Amino acid sequence: MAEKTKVAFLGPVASYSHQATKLAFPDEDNSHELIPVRTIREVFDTVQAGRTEYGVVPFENSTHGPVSMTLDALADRQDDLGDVVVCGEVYLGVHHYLLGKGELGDVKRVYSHPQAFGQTTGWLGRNLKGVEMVEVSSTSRAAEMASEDGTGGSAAVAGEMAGRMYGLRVLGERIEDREDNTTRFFVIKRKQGGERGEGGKGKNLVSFSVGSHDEPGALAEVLGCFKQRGLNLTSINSVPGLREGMRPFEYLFFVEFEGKDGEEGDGERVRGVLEDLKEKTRGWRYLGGWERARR
Ligand SMILES: O=C(O)C(=O)Cc1ccccc1
Repeated sequence: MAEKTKVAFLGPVASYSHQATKLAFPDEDNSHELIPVRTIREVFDTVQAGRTEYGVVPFENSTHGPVSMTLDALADRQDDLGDVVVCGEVYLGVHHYLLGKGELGDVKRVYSHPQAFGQTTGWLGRNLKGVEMVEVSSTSRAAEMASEDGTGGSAAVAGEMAGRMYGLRVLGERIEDREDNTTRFFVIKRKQGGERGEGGKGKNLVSFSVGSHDEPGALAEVLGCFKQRGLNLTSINSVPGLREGMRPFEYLFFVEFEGKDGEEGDGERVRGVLEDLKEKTRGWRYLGGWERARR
């Protein structure tokens, strides 16, 4: 039998990342092996080391915004993830549940991923005011921890699937702040060479830092290059740079933009803007190009 394609995701099984991974790698012919790891950083490390061909990580949520652990990994501050690029995206509608072993009134502690807490602030504020909220590595890990507490005092904010997997009762259903709550995940892989500067296949991601903080318009000038070349931006984020040579409060920027190779003039525009980045930034990196997915 042919070797299976391995894909790492934030586990344990039944996390939202697991669901997104199954969407991105549907297993009709049993050709994928999905491998749970403990943290988002570990998904990146696993792909960089070549232990799996692909990884799936949450990037941004429609209610709570960017996923900081993913941006931290993409910032690659220790320069040890230089071969990882984004090669795909997948959207997942996310409905949260409060899951436990006892009754709602028994809950003294709630476990979840910080993103899930951020997407359920309304319901938690109304129903569990003053209760301790404990951040853990994933929602499925939260469900597992709630299931391990024999007293019934622990609950988790997680998906329905995690509740079934760990034998928990539903104490609150569809508790997300917004019904249209959606997370966009990135598929990552090891770069094969050639991606850099070749332009993307629909969307592209770059990171860069700008020079002086004392000159007005350093960032505006870089963003202006995308505008001048008619390239639409689809996301913009920033994190403290903390890279070699960067001072406190100097930021690393992430810009995602549309541009598709092969289409009339587009590949050239993408290549052109990467040339602009070379010239106008203090440092930059091409973090991948991929086919856009529909929401
Ligand atoms: O913890 C999980 O299940 C994840 O995959 C991260 C996450 C958390 C909340 C919404 C979407 C993804």
